[in-house]
Amino acid sequence: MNEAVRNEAPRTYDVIVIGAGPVGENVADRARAAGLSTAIVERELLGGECSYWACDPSKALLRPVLARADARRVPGLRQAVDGPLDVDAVLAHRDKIASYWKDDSQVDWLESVSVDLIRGHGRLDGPKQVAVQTPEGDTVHLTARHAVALCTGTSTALPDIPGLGTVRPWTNREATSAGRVPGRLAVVGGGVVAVEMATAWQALGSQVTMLVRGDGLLERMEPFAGELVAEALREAGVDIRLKTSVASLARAGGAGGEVRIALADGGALAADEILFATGRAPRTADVGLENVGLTPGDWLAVDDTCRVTDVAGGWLYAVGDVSHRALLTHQGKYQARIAGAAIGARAKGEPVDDARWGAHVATADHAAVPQVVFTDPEVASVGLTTREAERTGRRIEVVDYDLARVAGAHLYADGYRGQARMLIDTDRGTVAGVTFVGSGVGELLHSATIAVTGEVPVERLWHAVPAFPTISEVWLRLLETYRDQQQPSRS
Ligand SMILES: Cc1cc2nc3c(=O)[nH]c(=O)nc-3n(C[C@H](O)[C@H](O)[C@H](O)COP(=O)(O)OP(=O)(O)OC[C@H]3O[C@@H](n4cnc5c(N)ncnc54)[C@H](O)[C@@H]3O)c2cc1C
Ligand SMILES: NC(=O)c1ccc[n+]([C@@H]2O[C@H](COP(=O)([O-])OP(=O)(O)OC[C@H]3O[C@@H](n4cnc5c(N)ncnc54)[C@H](O)[C@@H]3O)[C@@H](O)[C@H]2O)c1
Repeated sequence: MNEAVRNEAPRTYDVIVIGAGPVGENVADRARAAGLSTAIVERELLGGECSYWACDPSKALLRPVLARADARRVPGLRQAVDGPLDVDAVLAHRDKIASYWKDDSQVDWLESVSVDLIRGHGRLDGPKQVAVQTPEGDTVHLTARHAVALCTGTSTALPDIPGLGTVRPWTNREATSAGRVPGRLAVVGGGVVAVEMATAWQALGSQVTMLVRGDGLLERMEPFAGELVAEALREAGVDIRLKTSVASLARAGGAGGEVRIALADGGALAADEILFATGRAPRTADVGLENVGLTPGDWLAVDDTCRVTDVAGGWLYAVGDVSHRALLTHQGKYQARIAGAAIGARAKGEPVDDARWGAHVATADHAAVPQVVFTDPEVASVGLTTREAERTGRRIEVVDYDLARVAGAHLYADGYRGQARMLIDTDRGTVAGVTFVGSGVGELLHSATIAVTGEVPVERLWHAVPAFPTISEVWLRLLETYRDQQQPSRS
């Protein structure tokens, strides 16, 4: 509806959503679609972290890097893309993808779906009560008839390191919006943000040094993923230091000076900027959790309908990053569709379909969370990893295949490097997890997601014929490898 609800507007809604990131927007959309009057509260920009300081701008920075790397592996094309990236053009395109950090189009969309927007900082003020502190200094009090959904997302979790506050470290916000390429960039962390941003800024001209406390990259994924990404980052010129922790920080000579980094092993390093890519913290410190019996700063535990478990009355939902189920936009939006439908069903007294894979439960969060890491090579994974299968006691068989041996892969790129792993649940005869590493594998992932989510029997997968000569033929090779592992004498 309107840019800011005026004082005389009604203050009672069926549903109130706090936080208009991708997740909050989808909860509001689905609640409205269920026929419920809905308001959404946002203190910054509609679209949230994802649109302005995370997914969208980071992928805009990475796309030219990956396209150039791909082109350089195609004989006959290599010479045409020999030169450096046009940094100004890349940053200008990034700015456009981030909508120049303005949310006008999102406001228009919200209006088109008839959800009221209240600008300001929202806090729970008791059961079904929300108080919004507006930018003008007013407090708007709202009441929900049915539900309040907290969709306040996350911020960078900064470790407690002496001197950190004095060096103005980069977080995901600066790493995705900086208008200038630092000469030397130190990146702390070895997770997804760290590898993607190291890939982007190294290609844009920084000398990147990664300071990784563990003994590899992408530790939550199959080990070969981190190994292949590390190998390529090193070839691109990134200095990766494993088992390395930061002890203290200082910025020399005031604002414009270099960052001096003291390492725990006694070593030292200087950089122009330092990025902390050290995981996420929930934005729950100042949302009034104490007023409903919860602890400020905590992640919010929810059931599979996204309802907060520790609050009586079943009116409070937590959806997206803030619930810590899967810190990914697509998974948060999936939860939002589920939660919106569940809120609608409960409000109308209709049955809630909470059987496994039912319409009102986010079952995929447990079984099939897809993720693509946009590095060169890309990493695409869904479902279990070998380590998770071992931890949860699932009986699985591991099937590995060298992606470079697939015809489509060596047509795709000269010297293609990649790896595929499929986990077969041997009790059920279905695929429990898949990881692909290699150029262009991101677009392959949905086939795996469907196989895992659909619990497609391996026998039926033999009838899903991949087109020749595509990289998808890896599916056939994985099935053949699995068959040969079952019947070694007939191979
Ligand atoms: C660098 C980076 C790259 C990423 N890339 C990808 C990717 O490629 N693909 C992917 O799937 N995921 C990616 N992610 C993760 C993705 O950004 C998050 O999973 C997603 O943004 C979560 O959406 P959300 O709506 O839950 O939270 P957010 O996007 O954080 O939105 C929360 C909103 O709530 C608002 N808010 C908070 N508190 C209040 C309050 N008290 N009152 C009013 N409003 C409030 C905030 O201003 C914000 O607009 C990336 C993350 C990072 C850091
Ligand atoms: N393409 C994508 O899908 C994409 C891209 C970026 C981010 N994301 C999501 O955003 C979330 C956040 O990403 P992230 O990379 O910040 O988190 P992460 O959890 O993936 O990685 C955090 C890294 O920081 C390290 N670390 C944590 N605390 C530390 C400390 N005190 N000192 C040194 N190192 C420390 C960890 O060991 C790990 O290497 C992830 O869950 C990810 O799924 C997704």
